[in-house]
This record gives sequence, C-alpha cells and structure tokens, in this order.
Amino acid sequence: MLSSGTDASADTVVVCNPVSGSGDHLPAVREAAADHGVRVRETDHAGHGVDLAREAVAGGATFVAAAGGDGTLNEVVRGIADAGGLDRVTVGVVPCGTGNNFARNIGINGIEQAFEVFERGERRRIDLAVADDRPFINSCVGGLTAEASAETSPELKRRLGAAAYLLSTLRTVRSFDSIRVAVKMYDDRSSDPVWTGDAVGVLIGNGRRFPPSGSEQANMEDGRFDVTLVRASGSVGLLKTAAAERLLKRETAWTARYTVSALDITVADEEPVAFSLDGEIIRRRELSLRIQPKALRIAVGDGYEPHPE
Ligand SMILES: Nc1ncnc2c1ncn2[C@@H]1O[C@H](COP(=O)(O)OP(=O)(O)OP(=O)(O)O)[C@@H](O)[C@H]1O
Repeated sequence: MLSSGTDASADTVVVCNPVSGSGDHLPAVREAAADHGVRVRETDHAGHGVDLAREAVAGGATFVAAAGGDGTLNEVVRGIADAGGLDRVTVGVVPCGTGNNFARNIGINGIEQAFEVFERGERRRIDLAVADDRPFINSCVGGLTAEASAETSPELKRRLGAAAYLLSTLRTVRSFDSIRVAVKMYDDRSSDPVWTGDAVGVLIGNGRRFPPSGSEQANMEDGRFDVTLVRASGSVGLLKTAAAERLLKRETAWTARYTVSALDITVADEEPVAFSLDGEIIRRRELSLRIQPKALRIAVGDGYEPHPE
C-alpha cells in the first residue's frame, strides 16, 4: 500500500463519456461529482478523452478519472501519458461502460462507491502495457474477438451488454481461419524468446486474464502479461468449435496459457489484422508488446486483490 488518498478534491477531474454503456449515467456522475466537489468534463466525440485528460494534467490536476468503460479509461491514460503526467497523477475509474471489466478487477462496482474510493481508497502502482508506442491497461486481443468487437454495433452493445461481443463473434466466426500470426514470447531473464509458434488468436491480459472459468483479474503488479493463445492447428470446423467453447468459458484443447514479460507478433498475411487495445481497434501487421512495471498509480476498491493467484 502506498498511502490513503487525499488528492481527490479541487485537483480532481472526471472525464465522462456520456455514450458509453447504456448511455444513461451522466446525471448520476454529475450528481456524485457535485457531492464530492470534483469537476466533470464530458467527451463529445471518440478520442476526445485523450485531449481532456491531457488538458487536465496540463492544468495541474493530480487525480484524473475515467467515467465510462475500458475504452474511455484507455483514452484517459493516453492523455495523461501524452502530458508526461504518469509519475504525478493518480488514475480513477467510474464504472459506466458495457462490460466494466477493469473496474471490477480493481474492486470498483458502482458510481457512488467509485467517488468514495477517490477520497479514501488505497493507491497502488500497477503495470502499464504498451503495444508499439500505444498504452493499454486491461487487454490486447488479436484475431477473432478483435474483429468481432470492431463489428459490434453500439446499438447491439446497448441492448445486450457484454453478451453482444459473444453474439457478433459467433456471427463473424467464418473469418477465423484467415488470421494467422507468428508469436515470440520473452521472459525477463533472457533476450531470446522463450516460446515461438503460430496462433490464430491471441488474448493478452495486463489487468485481466482469460481463464476458462474463475476470476478474470490478473496480477497487475508482476510486470508480466497473461497470454492465452488459440493454437494454429486443426480444421476450420474444429477452430469454430474451439472459438465457441473458449467464449463459453470451457477448457479446450486448442488454447494454451502463458505468463511472459514481452511479445512480438507478426501477421502472416499481407493484410493487417485488427487488434483491440482495451476495446479500441488498431490494425497492424506487426505489434510489439512490452510492460512498464508499476508505471500507473491508481485508486482501488477494497475488493482489489494484489496477488490474485
Ligand atoms: N461523446 C462521444 N460520442 C461518441 N463516442 C464517444 C464519445 N466519447 C467517447 N466515445 C467513444 O466511445 C467508445 C466506447 O467507450 P467505452 O469503451 O468507454 O464504453 P463501452 O464500450 O460501453 O464499455 P466497455 O469498454 O466496458 O465494454 C470509445 O471508443 C470512445 O472513443
């Protein structure tokens, strides 16, 4: 534990995405912020959270929170990093997204509780992941599910919540066999790869992990990624089954899990493929993933478990 927080008041800015999740949280966020004496800045377009967070840091804020989902948090952290504020700014999360996976993983379950955590919650330093030069906090998914989350419409997400991803994944499963990537994984003891091979799907967790069942919270302070590879073997039919089983949280013969400190991914095809960084899509033929250990100072709820194993 670092210390209990005293920095969440006039120096606090909450960056709120009014259209995340069910899109009805703005009044509750405004009310809680007013009760706690903190400022709210609302985004009015995708990517705006980066600018608002950068401006908040430039204006002297020492606590910048994201009210939205993982994508909004990703933008806020990018803005803080752009402003060179990672070493002096604490990050907060108000869960107003569709899945709220990261918020749950740091023990934050509601809007009012989030503001209480800003005032009194424990501060921890967690790992920041970087894909090429772009930070992410929770996960990087390449292959099938990244294509799926690129194609999940906001209307569908609103109606179905997290289940929308599964539904559109199964709809787009026909494209699964076209994605093949070469993966090199490294641990911190050697510059040579500890594993090399092919995969058709890569799920890389920083804040989260992808177990077939049980807790999705990763160890966020160990300087390592939790990687699940969907192996490149078997027929398309079998791969379809593997994808469905994976998403339905059953163990399959086609997936394997690793804990490593770095990865290099190269797409076999000429075309770039989609990688989802905290739900935000980038398209690349090559991607290098590294960790900045404990680079992010964050306010966590009581349910946060530093050593989830
Ligand atoms: N005012 C806005 N209008 C339209 N899009 C916005 C606005 N503000 C932010 N966005 C975009 O909304 C997208 C979704 O945000 P976010 O990921 O936070 O919510 P979500 O998808 O509902 O939740 P989760 O990631 O937890 O499933 C992000 O890509 C973000 O850039």
